[in-house]
Amino acid sequence: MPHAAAASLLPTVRTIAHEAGQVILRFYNDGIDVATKLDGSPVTQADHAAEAVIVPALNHLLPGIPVVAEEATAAGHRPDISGGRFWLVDPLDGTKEFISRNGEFTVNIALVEDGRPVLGVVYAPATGDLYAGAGPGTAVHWVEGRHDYPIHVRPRPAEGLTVVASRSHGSGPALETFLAGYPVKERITCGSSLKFCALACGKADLYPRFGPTSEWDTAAGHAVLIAAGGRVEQPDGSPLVYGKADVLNPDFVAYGW
Ligand SMILES: Nc1ncnc2c1ncn2[C@@H]1O[C@H](COP(=O)(O)O)[C@@H](OP(=O)(O)O)[C@H]1O
Ligand SMILES: [Mg+2]
Repeated sequence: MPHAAAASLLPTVRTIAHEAGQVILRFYNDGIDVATKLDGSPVTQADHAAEAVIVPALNHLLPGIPVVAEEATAAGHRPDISGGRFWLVDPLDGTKEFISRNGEFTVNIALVEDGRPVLGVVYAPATGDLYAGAGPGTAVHWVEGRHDYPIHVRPRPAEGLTVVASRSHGSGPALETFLAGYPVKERITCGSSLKFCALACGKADLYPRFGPTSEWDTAAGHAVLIAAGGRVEQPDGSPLVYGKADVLNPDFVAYGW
């Protein structure tokens, strides 16, 4: 799919993410019912309700293109993605942030083609921030009630890098070994895929992730970062690709330059 074709889907995908976010906010404002997934991670009714908004809407937008979504996968449903084009959906990334009520949770929708994320929308309903992109030069930041603002990564700062890391999941010694090779000015923490958006907005420079994530955690933020001029690679420089059988990512590093 040419960049222009992916970009033409963006307005609808943004609307879908926004609608899912409003559903999540109802749960957020009314109280949270926490259950436990098979893997022991917390899940809420909000995850399920948001996914129930997103999946049928994507099926309607692109009939026949499979949707790999977090809650359906957890329930054992895995569509056939051998066609090379599929959606990756995390209806509520940053469940721990949702439960701790710090606002750093997001709705994530990405379109993958031949292993690469070609479109991404990341929406943080509690703050009203939405990030979207579909190909180089198309990244925007929208805040509830405002216009779109084009966003771009910043040049690598001479005075040292701002590194962004998970608020809830530590990366351990591998992260420290990696960072020893860089001039680090400051470290900030942030929940969910908003770390990619911090790079895409030019607020941070480096997001190394040495620890488990699933493909739906990263694909939308990855697409936004590419659209803003950044990149995501494995630590050895090979690309981070999507469509792996176990839906799990290897370690990766997101760069804002
Ligand atoms: N042991 C593990 N296995 C798989 N994914 C994990 C994990 N520990 C954390 N994650 C992923 O990290 C995401 C949160 O990232 P962060 O800490 O950067 O906010 C979680 O998303 P969910 O909150 O959607 O479950 C989860 O998918
Ligand atoms: Mg997630």
